[in-house]
Amino acid sequence: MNPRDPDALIARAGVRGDPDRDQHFLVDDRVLDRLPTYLEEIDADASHVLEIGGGTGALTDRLLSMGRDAGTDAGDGAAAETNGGHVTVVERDRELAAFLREEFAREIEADRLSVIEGDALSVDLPAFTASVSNLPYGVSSEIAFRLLPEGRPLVLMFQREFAERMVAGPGTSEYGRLSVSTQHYADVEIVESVPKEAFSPPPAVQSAVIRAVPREPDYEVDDEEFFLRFVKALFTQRRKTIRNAIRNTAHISGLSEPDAVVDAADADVLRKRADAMSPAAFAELAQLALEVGAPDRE
Ligand SMILES: C[S@@+](CC[C@H](N)C(=O)[O-])C[C@H]1O[C@@H](n2cnc3c(N)ncnc32)[C@H](O)[C@@H]1O
Repeated sequence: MNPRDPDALIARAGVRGDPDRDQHFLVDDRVLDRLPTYLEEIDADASHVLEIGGGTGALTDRLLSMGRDAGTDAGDGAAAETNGGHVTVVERDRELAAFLREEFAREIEADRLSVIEGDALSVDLPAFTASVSNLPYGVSSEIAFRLLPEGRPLVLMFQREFAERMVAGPGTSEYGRLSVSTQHYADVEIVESVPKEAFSPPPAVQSAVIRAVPREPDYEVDDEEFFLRFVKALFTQRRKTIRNAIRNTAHISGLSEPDAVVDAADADVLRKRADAMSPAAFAELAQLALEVGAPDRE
């Protein structure tokens, strides 16, 4: 079966995307066609794909086609409904959620699609195996950090500048707390830059798609929550040496004994700035801080 036409979906839904509600619908068929392939390339388990922000369903439609064998559709759509994995779509906008339920009534009936109407930051998420989403940019960071700890492959669209910060390495101007926290959970790469014209209405900035492949980090942290809080604290003083940053940010990191950490740490590390520290170097320092710095445990 041919995929549903994105412009026709918008027309049938009778909506105009509202930028104030993070509604920028993908209308470029080539981008829509490519998004599922970024999961297929890594042989990800697509038996239950989660989509955050369904909109008018152009991407939902492509996700429903994943894993379907070509040529098994007898023409009445029956095979299409039994072949392939399950998709769950979360959509906050009541009108769009109602449209998705109507447009995809057959797929819902065949138990291939679930529509959850609600806020992706607070609804219970299903046990998904992977996610492909064109995220609402206003809450993309919060959603990413809801999904990343789940340890599933993710293909996510962000504002390009945000995506560049997620994938950045030490020593670059984009490298920061976002890079370390993201790469704590997964190997991440930008797989595609997407121009504004691919959306209706076009957003103010360029976009990019990242692929996150979950893995264990190549370092150990005993207290993940403290590690991430410590990294956040040190990057608030990214122009200062680590020595000063440890001392100046105890109110953020929760260290009761920041001077004890400075006394115990390696002199070479203390001379560095946060943006020159690899994630593994942060982890080693965080372990030391945990041992001698008496952090508050939340
Ligand atoms: C960028 S659009 C993507 C729509 C569609 N997936 C596409 O690619 O055309 C983001 C969608 O997320 C929805 N949305 C915004 N905030 C949301 C939230 N907090 N939880 C769930 N959906 C949200 C918007 O209504 C909108 O439909």
